[in-house]
Amino acid sequence: MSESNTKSNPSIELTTEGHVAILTMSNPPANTWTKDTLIALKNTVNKLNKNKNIYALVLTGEGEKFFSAGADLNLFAGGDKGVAAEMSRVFGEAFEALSNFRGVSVAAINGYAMGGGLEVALACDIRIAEEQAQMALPEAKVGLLPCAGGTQNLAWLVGEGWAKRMILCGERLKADKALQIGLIEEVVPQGESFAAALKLANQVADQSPSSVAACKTLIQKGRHQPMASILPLERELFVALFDTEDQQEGVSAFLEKRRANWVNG
Ligand SMILES: C/C=C/C(=O)SCCNC(=O)CCNC(=O)[C@H](O)C(C)(C)COP(=O)(O)OP(=O)(O)OC[C@H]1O[C@@H](n2cnc3c(N)ncnc32)[C@H](O)[C@@H]1OP(=O)(O)O
Repeated sequence: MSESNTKSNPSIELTTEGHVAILTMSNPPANTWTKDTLIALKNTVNKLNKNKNIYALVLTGEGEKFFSAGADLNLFAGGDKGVAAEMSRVFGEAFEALSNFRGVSVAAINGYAMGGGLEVALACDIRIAEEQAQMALPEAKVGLLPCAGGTQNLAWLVGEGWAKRMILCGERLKADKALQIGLIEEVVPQGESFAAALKLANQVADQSPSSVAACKTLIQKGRHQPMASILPLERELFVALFDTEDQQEGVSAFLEKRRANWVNG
């Protein structure tokens, strides 16, 4: 059961279970993004990064129908460029904070994940979707474009061809197709994404948080830098782990045939 339950903002609920933080996008009816919810997400993730007891997070949507339908389109009805600039800035800051979360982030896609609602899942490390969930980046249908990392993250994950089908042709995918193309890593029955995501997030607690953070940095940097610059960094971070208590603890625990007690540092 939850160890704590604080509302960091009316639209992003934070609870914790052991070493896992649970973030619920809660903005009925479609869990859409507003400036306030995006700022709340950024602040919540930044706060979690400072909490040494948190190793993983699960992100899900309130209710049964929507993970998130993306930006609240009411905000763009006035054609205001200032609003567009402000929203793209807060989208970028929030999802960048999520990408840079020190631990492992798992999206439990419990329904529609559309536009910025799919982009937030793309900013997570792992995606688990329910069989009835549908995913799309339909921004072009409403005269917009995915400005929260979607054009890059989707193409990176599924390749340019499928990214173009989804973004340029507006193709909406069901969970089984999303699994087939590598957009998500697992499909589960309706109502089971949260439990599956929590189970995976709990597995992270068996891993050294210091190792996880270093490995995530390497994998993410590898997207943007040539292997020739990442391989020296891989060796550097391997050696740097020997400055952490977690390294000592991990090897000692193995040799002493006991469970490791990580300190996250
Ligand atoms: C950088 C980021 C940019 C963006 O994210 S742009 C936004 C991209 N997202 C979209 O374009 C998705 C828009 N929504 C839809 O296409 C549909 O929804 C669905 C296909 C996901 C589901 O359709 P159905 O089952 O018919 O539900 P419903 O009646 O459309 O939605 C329930 C209520 O939710 C509101 N709603 C849904 N999405 C949004 C949204 N993105 N912004 C504002 N409101 C939204 C609706 O209007 C409605 O409300 P009411 O019950 O009052 O009629």
